[in-house]
Amino acid sequence: MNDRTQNGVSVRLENVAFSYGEARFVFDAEFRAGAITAVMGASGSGKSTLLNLVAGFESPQAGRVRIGGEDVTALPASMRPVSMVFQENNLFAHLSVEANVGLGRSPSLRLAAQDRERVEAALARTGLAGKGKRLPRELSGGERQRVALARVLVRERPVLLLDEPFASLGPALRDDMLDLVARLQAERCMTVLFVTHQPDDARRIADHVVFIEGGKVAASGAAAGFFADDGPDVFRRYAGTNGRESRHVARKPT
Ligand SMILES: Nc1ncnc2c1ncn2[C@@H]1O[C@H](COP(=O)(O)OP(=O)(O)OP(=O)(O)O)[C@@H](O)[C@H]1O
Repeated sequence: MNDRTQNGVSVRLENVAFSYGEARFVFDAEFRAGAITAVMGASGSGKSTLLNLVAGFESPQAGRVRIGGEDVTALPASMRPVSMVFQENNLFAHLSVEANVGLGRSPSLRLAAQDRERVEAALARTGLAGKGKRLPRELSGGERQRVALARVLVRERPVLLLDEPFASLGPALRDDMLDLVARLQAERCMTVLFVTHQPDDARRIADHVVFIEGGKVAASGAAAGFFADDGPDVFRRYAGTNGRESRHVARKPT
């Protein structure tokens, strides 16, 4: 592990402008190095778009994306120091678990002995020891997301983007997975941007919260203050219209 990884790297969007037709976005935000930031906001507000701009799956029309101070705006996704896990379809259905993880070391799957050791270690670390020969369809939904996290580990990139990765899992399993993410993040000092609709998930693992509304950052701050009764109005309005789970959060002591 190099110094960069140990210290973490910041992620900065400097007046990043982008549009999908009528939907316009201007993001100006800094995500703390070596911390977990929950990215929250109503459906369609632009959370996935923000992650796609950091990952390099979309290119800004104006503004800069910096990772660890370095301008990565012109770098293709494959060159950015970033891994991403989506809600589903993270794995190749026809490849074994170990091959899916091995892709994180070598896209052509030409793996040296040391790479294979890293894959084995990552499978063990994510609770998948002994399951390397299986196909994704022979795993549970939670196990498939563990495979995606094992691949993140072998890639050894300092930034991890999580786009609602556990949204389709039940609450107990979701908590297990969140705790696993928190442990892996702490071990690697990764900078994590975590899109979630669940305030409880954000409270469980996030240090900071960035709230998106209408394609812009409408509020941001430390997680504890964010979910308190005197948190940002814009978040409280959102939470107030988002049902039981959010009201439950509002009642919790901070
Ligand atoms: N590939 C695309 N082409 C055209 N419009 C898009 C595309 N992707 C997203 N949009 C639009 O951009 C807006 C923001 O979408 P985005 O997926 O970033 O929102 P989100 O906050 O992640 O939503 P959700 O919580 O529902 O996942 C939406 O109006 C959406 O319809």
